[in-house]
Amino acid sequence: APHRTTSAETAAVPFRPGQLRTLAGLSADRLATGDLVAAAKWGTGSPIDDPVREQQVLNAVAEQAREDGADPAATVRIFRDQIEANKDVQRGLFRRWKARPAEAPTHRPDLNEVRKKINRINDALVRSLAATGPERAQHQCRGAAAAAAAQVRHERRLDHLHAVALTRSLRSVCG
Ligand SMILES: O=C(O)C(=O)C[C@]1(C(=O)O)C=C[C@@H](O)C=C1
Repeated sequence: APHRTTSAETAAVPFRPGQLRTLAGLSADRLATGDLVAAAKWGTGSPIDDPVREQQVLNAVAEQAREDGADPAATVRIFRDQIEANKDVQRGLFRRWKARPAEAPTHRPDLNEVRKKINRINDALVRSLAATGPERAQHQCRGAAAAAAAQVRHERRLDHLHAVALTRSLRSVCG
């Protein structure tokens, strides 16, 4: 029988760059909490690294991924990057505040309150990972993710520290 081209063979999977833009925006929201966490820890002797809290975050997002229909293993991999990027921001700020004490925060946020905010952003991020599943598997992902990060950097006037961390936070989103 003659081969007929079916629509399934020719129809391109639609690629929605706005979905990755949302994801990059949420990553930037999460990174902005690094400033609050750093201010909460500055001058208290509390270490930037808290492996117990990290494991709680990873367990919670894996569970949330199962509920939302995102791949739990990929979600955990992406959140490891989110956490590393958050620590890069905190370390960068600590360096800055040591070098220029006048720039150090004068108000200390409550770390538990900041973590509640992080939890809410984590939920939104997992939903966004579920929503971007198709985009993240497509070959356009890398270019679109880089463009989304550049757009967020520009719109939010991110400094170098936060811009580099944003790229770091998105390292594993494609593929
Ligand atoms: O909650 C903290 O103490 C943070 O520093 C935030 C965060 C995170 O990104 O979720 C980052 C580093 C810590 O090791 C634990 C968690």
